Amino acid sequence: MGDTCGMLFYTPPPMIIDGKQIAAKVKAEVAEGVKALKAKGVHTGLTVVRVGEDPASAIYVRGKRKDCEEVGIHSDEHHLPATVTQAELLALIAKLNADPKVHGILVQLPLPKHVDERAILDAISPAKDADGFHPFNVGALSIGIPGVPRPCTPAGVMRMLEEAKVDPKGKRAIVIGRSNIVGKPMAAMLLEKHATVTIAHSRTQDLAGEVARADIVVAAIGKAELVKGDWIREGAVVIDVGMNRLADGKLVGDVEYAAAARRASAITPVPGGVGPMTRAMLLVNTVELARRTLP
Ligand SMILES: Nc1nc(=O)c2c([nH]1)NC[C@@H]1CN(c3ccc(C(=O)N[C@@H](CCC(=O)O)C(=O)O)cc3)C=[N+]21
Repeated sequence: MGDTCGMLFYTPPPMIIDGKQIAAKVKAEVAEGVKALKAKGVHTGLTVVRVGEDPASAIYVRGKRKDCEEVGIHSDEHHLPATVTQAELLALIAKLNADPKVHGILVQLPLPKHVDERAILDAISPAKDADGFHPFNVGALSIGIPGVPRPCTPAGVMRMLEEAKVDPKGKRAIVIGRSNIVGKPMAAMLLEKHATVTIAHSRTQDLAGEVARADIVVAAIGKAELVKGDWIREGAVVIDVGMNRLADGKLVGDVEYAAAARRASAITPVPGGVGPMTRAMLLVNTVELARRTLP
């Protein structure tokens, strides 16, 4: 221990927020909920609609159905050809909306270009909206109506913060990315927990400077390692929503992980971070939608 000077600036390694582990805990809770409903005669069911032959969608949907099986949720899949018309899709959704065995509906995105994605998502009954993407549920989040489904990725991030004992109250949080499925609902949820929230995006003037002020950084841009480790404030909590497949097949996040981990107090890995939590929260939404059908 000769280098006492170095020790003055020693920072402990960060807590790795393990998404797989927290997802396992969430799934055990869901399994309990599913069982309790079954005892009351309600068999929780999720229906996934998949369109076309996108290989990634096929893999994701298979994963979601396996998750359902693990927690006792009945899952169905409607696989339609890429040539399906908008009217046919809307007719299927109307049928699922009317089917009492279907508690949650998920239309796997992206949809083929000739289909109006917004019109499809709007057609899903808000009471069966497993993704929390319907405008009614988006509005409910925005004005704080409780008991409605919330977008799975930001809901998963909030659960990760809770498990890591990170209270956003009064902290500076920055959300990088402003998508309807992650960035905007993420900002709303952090605000609800009393963070001071900044939303940064591709036109933000000084991203490095904005990130450097933040106690909580949520990166949801979709560009491999765009957030540099040396932007991270000493002791900040870093949540990496990104999943970018490199040419060599490696999966990396939106944050330069190793360099960020040298400054962060807690950080999520990719893979094994937010991804598994997104999947787990879909199960939470589904069982909650089923519970809401009880008298
Ligand atoms: N209506 C709809 N809802 C969605 O929630 C939705 C969607 N459409 N379309 C596609 C995206 C993508 N998505 C993922 C969630 C978790 C992982 C996941 O668990 N990833 C693993 C890594 C898997 C790997 O190695 O490739 C992880 O991060 O550890 C991946 C992808 C949900 N999506």
